[in-house]
Amino acid sequence: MLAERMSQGLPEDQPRLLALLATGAAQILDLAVADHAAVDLSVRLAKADPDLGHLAGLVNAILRRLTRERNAILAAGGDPLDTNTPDWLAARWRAAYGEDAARRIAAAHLEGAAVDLTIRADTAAWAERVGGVALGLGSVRLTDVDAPVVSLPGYDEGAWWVQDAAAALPARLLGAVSGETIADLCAAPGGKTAQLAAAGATVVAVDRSGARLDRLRKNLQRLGLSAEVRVGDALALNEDGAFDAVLLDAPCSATGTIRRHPDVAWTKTEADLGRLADLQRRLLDKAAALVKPGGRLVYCTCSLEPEEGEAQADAFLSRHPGFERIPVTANEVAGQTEMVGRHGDLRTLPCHLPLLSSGETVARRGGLDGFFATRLRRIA
Ligand SMILES: C[S@@+](CC[C@H](N)C(=O)[O-])C[C@H]1O[C@@H](n2cnc3c(N)ncnc32)[C@H](O)[C@@H]1O
Repeated sequence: MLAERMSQGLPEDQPRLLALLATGAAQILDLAVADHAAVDLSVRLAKADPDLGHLAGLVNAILRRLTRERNAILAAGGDPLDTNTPDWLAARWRAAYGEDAARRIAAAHLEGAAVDLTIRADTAAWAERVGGVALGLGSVRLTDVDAPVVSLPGYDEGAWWVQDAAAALPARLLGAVSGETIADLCAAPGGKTAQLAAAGATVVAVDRSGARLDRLRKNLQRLGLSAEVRVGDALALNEDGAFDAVLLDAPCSATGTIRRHPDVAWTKTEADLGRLADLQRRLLDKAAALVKPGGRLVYCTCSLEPEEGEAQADAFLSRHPGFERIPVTANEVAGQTEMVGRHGDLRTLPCHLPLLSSGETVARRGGLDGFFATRLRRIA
């Protein structure tokens, strides 16, 4: 779009010029910045840069042209799968989910994310108190996405915590956990640890990041919950068969969270996937060893990439004949069977759960984080 408006195209040897023009264009086309302020800022930045000073007039001309042509540019739009998605991700989502779903995923990324709460008890009553819609999935979606959550009723007393509705599903797949001892591997900042502790489990929360575990401790403290918190590499755990259940929320490409972290689409590369899939495989094998016979293992990632989800689960079952899948039922996803994938694994997409309402109350945003989860049982 910028290149089309420059007679000689974008100069390839001026990356800072491109960054400056792209920033100015985003302010003019997408953000609520006054035109004159956007143009003026970019021109001043160009003048202040010894390599770009002589191009300040060009910056001024191009950005002013954008302000004049804004309506035509926005009307021309284009499908976000073509205009707002790296080619390699668009190709993967087409292959994994089909053309239509890939387009809906890319469109959902432009909508932004809702704010969902996981409620400790009495979801319907809290939905009313905080001004939200009770999703059948067990979470409450706030109707006002801009509400400062710390000032909502129930924050100080720890009645709920912020957690995307999809992110809350994997821990629920463990079912009744009261009285069980559960290893939460890769636990920080602790949304799933809180769910398990609130449901009455004794939780061993392991993460290799001390800083993220500090957040987990603070979160649990506000909620009046406790867990045994361990800083360290989950791969080094040496307690084979000690746990009734293991939850492994493995590190991943996080392409399921692009609605809230748009940078993920542009900073991750295909090479990251191979490295992460290898770590996930090793963590899964460790998790399997920790589960006692008859116990359950839930593996999940906030990724849209099959290598980090479906393929990882299939490969695990080939390596571990002593485990079987326990398929997710329609009831567990409030009848939204589009969230149950091949073989009964959980597969949520950002385009699932479009706008919702309950009576008079309408949530301003639909959608979910993209999550994968498989539930396994150790049979031998
Ligand atoms: C997806 S996040 C976990 C989110 C968390 N389960 C929650 O619900 O709030 C992944 C976590 O894995 C941790 N991690 C990565 N590799 C690890 C390893 N080898 N052992 C333990 N933790 C690890 C990271 O520090 C990060 O906190």
